[in-house]
Amino acid sequence: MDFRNGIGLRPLGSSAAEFEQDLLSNLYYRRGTTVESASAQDAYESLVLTVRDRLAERRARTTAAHYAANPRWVYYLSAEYLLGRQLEQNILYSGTGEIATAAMKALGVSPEEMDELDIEPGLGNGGLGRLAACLVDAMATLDIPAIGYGIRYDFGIFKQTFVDGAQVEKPDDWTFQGNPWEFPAPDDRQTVFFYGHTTRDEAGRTKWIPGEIVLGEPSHMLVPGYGTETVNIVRLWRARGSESSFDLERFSAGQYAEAVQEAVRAENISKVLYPDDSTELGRELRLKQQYFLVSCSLRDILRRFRLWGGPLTDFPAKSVIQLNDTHPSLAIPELMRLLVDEEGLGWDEAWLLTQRTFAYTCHTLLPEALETWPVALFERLLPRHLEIIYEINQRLLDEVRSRYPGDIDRVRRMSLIQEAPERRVRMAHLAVAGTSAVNGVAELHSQLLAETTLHDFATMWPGKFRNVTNGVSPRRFLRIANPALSELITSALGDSRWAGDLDRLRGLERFADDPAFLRSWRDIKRANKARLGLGDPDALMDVMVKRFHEYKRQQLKLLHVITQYHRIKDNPGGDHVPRTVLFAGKAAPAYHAAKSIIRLINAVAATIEADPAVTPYLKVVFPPNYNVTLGELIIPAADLSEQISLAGKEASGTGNMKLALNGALTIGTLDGANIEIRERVGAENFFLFGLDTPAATELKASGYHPRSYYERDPELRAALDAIMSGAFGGVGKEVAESLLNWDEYLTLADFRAYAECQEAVDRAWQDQTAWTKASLLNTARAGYFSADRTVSDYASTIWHVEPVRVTRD
Ligand SMILES: [N-]=[N+]=N[C@]1([C@H](N)O)O[C@H](CO)[C@@H](O)[C@H](O)[C@H]1O
Repeated sequence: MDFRNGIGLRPLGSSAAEFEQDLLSNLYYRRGTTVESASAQDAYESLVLTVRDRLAERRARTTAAHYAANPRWVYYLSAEYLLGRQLEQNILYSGTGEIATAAMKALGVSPEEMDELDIEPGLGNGGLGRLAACLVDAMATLDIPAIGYGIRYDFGIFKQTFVDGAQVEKPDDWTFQGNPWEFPAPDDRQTVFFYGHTTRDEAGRTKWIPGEIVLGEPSHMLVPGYGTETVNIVRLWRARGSESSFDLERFSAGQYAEAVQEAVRAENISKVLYPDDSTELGRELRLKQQYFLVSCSLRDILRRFRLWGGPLTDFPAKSVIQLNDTHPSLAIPELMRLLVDEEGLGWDEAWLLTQRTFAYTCHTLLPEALETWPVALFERLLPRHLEIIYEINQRLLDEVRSRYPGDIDRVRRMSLIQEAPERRVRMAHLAVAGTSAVNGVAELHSQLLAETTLHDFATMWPGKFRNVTNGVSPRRFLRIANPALSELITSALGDSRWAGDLDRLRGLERFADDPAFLRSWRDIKRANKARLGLGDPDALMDVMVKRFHEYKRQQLKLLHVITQYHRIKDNPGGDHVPRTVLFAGKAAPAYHAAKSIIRLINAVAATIEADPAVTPYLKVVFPPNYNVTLGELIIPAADLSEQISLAGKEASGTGNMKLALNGALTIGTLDGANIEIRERVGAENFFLFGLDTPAATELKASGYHPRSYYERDPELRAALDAIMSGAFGGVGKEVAESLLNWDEYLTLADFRAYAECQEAVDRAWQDQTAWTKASLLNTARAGYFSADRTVSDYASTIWHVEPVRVTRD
């Protein structure tokens, strides 16, 4: 395949007529139907192919440019990608908005109808998965040659439904109708080994004799850049049985299940996404998924490297591999295995190449989220990798011993192997040892990583540790999600360059005291609330959207809602600020405490909804199945953004950035990226409350007695007593008891400060001009939280890569 002379194909037309012609030809020749008999699905898929072809054309030119430049590539390894719906984005990025709308009209279908048919690949749990999607979008927008590698799960994050207010999970068969956006590439399949044992040949070289062989088949989706010609890809691997995995003999003998057993076993590896966010489940299949991802991806990366034919010593110069958390950290011993066992390099040389190739992003501080795997499982599943991990550990601890003679406690703390109560491999330690850069995802998080979780490593290798604060795609979360506000911003700034250069939003500051502009700003927010249709658009829309976890403290928000309910009941004619409180988010299926909170929220919502004395002032809504698409509808409608995690627990948060970018004011703690949001939008445009990290640590260390807060705070007592008395449909007692007896995340300790801060919110809301000004300033000063800034930070401080421009012809 000669990349040099591009494609030599007649370029696709950019006129409405040419687009319509291509749409019709896709309908006739690729869908095999006619305009008269076409279904909406036919129209949708033909439209997708017509848009996709225009991006594929740019992809071909991108490939040619990258081949010619022979650059250093960024390979982003992530077990999760929350890409969201593709149609509206790809129409925007291909600049086909007008001609596509005209063609749809001609075909008699509406953009909304087509969007409804557009699937959302739910291949992720929450922030980490969406961050991966925002970053690959920004890499393409900044013309950085990059590939995102992931797993093509057959079933994505479960669909959330409510039965009697309780979360019930339904499987997410996202490709039931097929996925017209992907390009299967079975010819690039890779072979993956599992189980078995190792042997040494006479040259002392190690050979892995596998017990199971699985095939990895890739398909890729296009990742176009915004306002540029670059089109990168995400390549997702699907597990398949080998050609001989179907046992015809058994089938002929009527043993149908046995006949397909091996194939099913193989396919199970990429069957479903593990639905846990910020907690590890430690299932064997999960470790198989992780190794499957890294083995397929590294072989594909080496295959690509060989296309240029440089010596292996050039590998790090041509490839930087970013590990999105520890989920793909097996890539480190896997590259060592490929370099030492298959390529015959010496250990030291291979280790240097490996360290120079990899970088690791840590996304959490929660001990229960830091992955560790039983040594016994490694012995069975990945025997060669355990040997390599032992060797890495040996050499690491030799260095520790030489740097800190006699400090056996440090040796025990830093070892890649946890010895007791069970021998387990510490994946975060492996990730730190095997990389040249380790970063946290917000300043406080990176600081706490170096001061606590990874302190010994930060002391020994200070140069490795840095911060890269998260960011979000301004295209998806403002330009696409909030078209009305985007138009107002474009008209104010004179052009739409802000979408590719978000610091330009600063230009909005000059409208902060412009009554007419503020009115337009406020009207758009109101219209977005009306569009959402979940409450009175004139009420304050108070939004808490994120995965359910006790450290995020949805329970604190709920205690305050119950307090508001009591205040309204106690003073029905009072001057209460009407509020719609919107909760949304999923809980991991096995996370019972989080599911109890969900059930109690729905019970409280039902109680309030049934009380006419309260409904004029307070409404609680909980739309099910929160995902990227629902986020794009809710975020533009938010007035108040709830970021109330216990300080020191939320690594960064990214919903906080999306909400501030859309003009919501944040009520929050000094946690994660809240701190940087407050610094940039101005403390006066942020509602701060609660313990900071040192105070929280101090309170816990000095002995925290949640019940004492209950006893001395009448409103808090009333709220907890109401729950325990069964006032809300008799549910939630376990939530109240856990808070009174345990309250790991200091919910009761922060309650009063939170309630007082919410009173400040009510007072501020009553001055709509001042509120709208603060809302505008949040947007104007949110430029820093663009994923483009995040990627340029990674590119300049960790990846050391240069953009490669792709020309139009
Ligand atoms: N796993 N994980 N970590 C998280 C999120 N839960 O996905 O990563 C996100 C992306 O870095 C962070 O914003 C968030 O604080 C953190 O908890």
